[in-house]
Amino acid sequence: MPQSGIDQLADAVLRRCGDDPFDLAIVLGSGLGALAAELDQAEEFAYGQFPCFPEGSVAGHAGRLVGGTLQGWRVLLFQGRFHLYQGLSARQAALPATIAHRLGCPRLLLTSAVGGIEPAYRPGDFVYIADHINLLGDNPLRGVDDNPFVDLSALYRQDLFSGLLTRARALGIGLHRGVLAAMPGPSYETPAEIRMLRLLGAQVVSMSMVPEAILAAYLGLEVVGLSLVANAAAGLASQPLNHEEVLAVGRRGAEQLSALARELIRLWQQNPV
Ligand SMILES: O=P(O)(O)O[C@@H]1C[C@H](O)[C@@H](CO)O1
Ligand code: HPA
Repeated sequence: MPQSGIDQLADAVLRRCGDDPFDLAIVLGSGLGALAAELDQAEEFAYGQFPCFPEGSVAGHAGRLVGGTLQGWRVLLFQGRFHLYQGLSARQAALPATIAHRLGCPRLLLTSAVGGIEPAYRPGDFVYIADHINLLGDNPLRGVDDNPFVDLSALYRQDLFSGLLTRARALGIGLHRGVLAAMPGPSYETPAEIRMLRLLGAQVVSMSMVPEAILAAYLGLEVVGLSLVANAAAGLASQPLNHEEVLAVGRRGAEQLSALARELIRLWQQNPV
């Protein structure tokens, strides 16, 4: 999956972090950047210094790649992701998956801030992604010549959920499992769209994750999706939706995300495929 400049970034990462393969890549969603501070032996790479990263950033995304260790695993952490509403294709938005694969990561943890469609999901709760509905109007495999017909029937690894739920309950963290609908944004949805998504079987809605997940599956990475409900979706919220509130809920949830990510790593280590 060639993309100009990726070799330059990979060389820099391997030079400073050592050339053993990474165990896990993590993409942090809006407001969820704090996990980066938990990495040991952290080396930081500003996106702006490497031409493979698209220009421009979204508030709440620091625009930094951090390599380090977490619970004994070599982790590559993307503090900032790319969205179609920035004017990018799904392939461009999936860049973290391309980079993770280039650096030898066999696993990808995708996180995001989402709107809750299911009324029982409260802002501050987490959702383990069961499956997705891609309404982005694009697919990262568009234009791929080499066998693009990838099977997505088991895209998001599910067997780690019950262990994570046990830990979440012990910590008093709300954790659900649900289907994510991906909308292109950047406007939030209308109440009619949210009613439609509910009828389609979605419990949460986002503007991201799906491009990275599909490309990662194509490249053979295991994928887990973990989202933070930042707001009740349009028509269900008592106040207008806004990105500042999404970021504020993200910052409040960051500590819980760290606890869940650590437990996920532990479960992943104990349950190799
Ligand atoms: O990067 P994520 O998907 O976490 O960010 C969500 C989707 C939009 O970028 C933004 C809307 O507030 O938050
Ligand atoms: N809709 C889409 N994406 C989101 C939302 C939402 O309500 N909240 C956070 N990301």
